[in-house]
Amino acid sequence: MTVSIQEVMTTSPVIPVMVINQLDQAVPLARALVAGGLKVLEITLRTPAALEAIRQIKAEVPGAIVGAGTIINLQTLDAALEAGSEFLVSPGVTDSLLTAALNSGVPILPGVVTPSEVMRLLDRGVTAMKFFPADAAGGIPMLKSIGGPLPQVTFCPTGGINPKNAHEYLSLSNVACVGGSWMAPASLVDAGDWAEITRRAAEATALKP
Ligand SMILES: O=C(O)C(=O)C[C@H](O)[C@H](O)COP(=O)(O)O
Repeated sequence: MTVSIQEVMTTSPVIPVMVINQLDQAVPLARALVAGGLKVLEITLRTPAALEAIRQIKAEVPGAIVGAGTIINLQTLDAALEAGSEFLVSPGVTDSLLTAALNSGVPILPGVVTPSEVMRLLDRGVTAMKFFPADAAGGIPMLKSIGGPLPQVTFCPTGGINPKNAHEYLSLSNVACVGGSWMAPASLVDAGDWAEITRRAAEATALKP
């Protein structure tokens, strides 16, 4: 089943950004997040286990919509597609990456910060973007400012989002969802504290303004 970028951005208010250090943590972690209501899961391609984690979660966790993050070039794009990723997220964007991603038919949230980057993507027909690194790049005031001249763009701010500021980000008219790692930090994953991860996921699910 193919998902749309709208489904990726609106199924849950928060997209958990997952770093899988050990493959055997992938499925229990995904189950814990889905149990808390977070169905759209981004697995970052930062670790050797990431691609197999995507395959296993897709096969074993019903209800999960599994995407790949940290897509930085054609190699990572091809690997993510080969693993069956249902959506793609990139920290920034290059022409070759965007062309290949758009041709693949798998939805992508390309990363941007500045109005010029936003305008280049608009020229390619893209209106859904990741705003990264959100807090470091100007956060809420920056998103409000971009929304003035460029209100047709919908963002998923990621980077420095936490339970304290997530609600304010989500209340912006040009923000559909936020991304973040706070539901599944390495400390909880390594401790196998799935109950606490489910609790944090449920709290994140309830954030919708
Ligand atoms: O790996 C990628 O592709 C990224 O773009 C980085 C992640 O989105 C951020 O690392 C999440 O940020 P935190 O919630 O502050 O941990």
